[in-house]
Amino acid sequence: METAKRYPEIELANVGMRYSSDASEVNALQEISLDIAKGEFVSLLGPSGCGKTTLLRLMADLIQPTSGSIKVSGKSAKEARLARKYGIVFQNPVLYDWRRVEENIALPLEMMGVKKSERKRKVAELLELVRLQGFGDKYPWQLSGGMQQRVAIARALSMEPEILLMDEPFSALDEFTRERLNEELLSIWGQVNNTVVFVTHSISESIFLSDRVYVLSPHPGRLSSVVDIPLPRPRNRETRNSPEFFNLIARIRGSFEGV
Ligand SMILES: Nc1ncnc2c1ncn2[C@@H]1O[C@H](COP(=O)(O)OP(=O)(O)OP(=O)(O)O)[C@@H](O)[C@H]1O
Repeated sequence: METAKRYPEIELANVGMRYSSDASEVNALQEISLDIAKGEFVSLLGPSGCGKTTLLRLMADLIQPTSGSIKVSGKSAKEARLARKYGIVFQNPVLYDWRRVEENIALPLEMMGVKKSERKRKVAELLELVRLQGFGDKYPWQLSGGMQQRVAIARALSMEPEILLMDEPFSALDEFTRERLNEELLSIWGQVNNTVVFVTHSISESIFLSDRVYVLSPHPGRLSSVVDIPLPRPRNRETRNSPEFFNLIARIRGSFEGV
């Protein structure tokens, strides 16, 4: 298990990203180097504009870096994308209102030509995984924001991606729902065992979820520190109330001073 955990799944070496247009040029990221091992849960944490989303989009091969290299399981990010290694969850669930929950979840399977009986089986499994049994025949607008985001997570997991990329998935939710979904996400991750890269600007959320937190600072976006989170798992409410949790919050908050 330990060996599997150490296998480098995502490797970034000196990655830089400049957005250029006729009118302006933004140096969004500079000299980002990091390694994420297979099966790890890591967060990208930082204030608005420090390049977190850019970094996630680079890993997903939705955009390409202006310098440096990105490898996923030893291959290019493009090859990883074409091999459907990624599942992506965005800040807004991006569900189709005219499709029932089960049809939203099944969409990637449908697009891949998976046959109906298999789709049905898989969707039932996913509904159970995100604890939405009994809601498959509802429409997205009949669900709460937290439930909609769980549908988006189920859809992202439908193709069994090795890597789950999540861009502030819970930031639009109230704190109670967010904390509950944090625990549910860890339970899902415990069952699925994939690699998760999670973008957030919440210090406590990043600590609660992650094995390691990459702290970014803005203008240009750089890695300002890397903090290992040795809190035991499973994590729950007690974790949030532990002195170790508060110490980590203080430590990461300290790393933002002067930013
Ligand atoms: N398509 C784009 N064209 C030009 N500049 C961009 C583009 N996308 C992002 N930027 C700029 O790059 C920088 C990093 O943006 P990015 O969205 O990656 O940051 P972020 O940390 O995810 O911010 P937030 O937390 O507000 O979502 C910002 O200065 C932003 O204005």
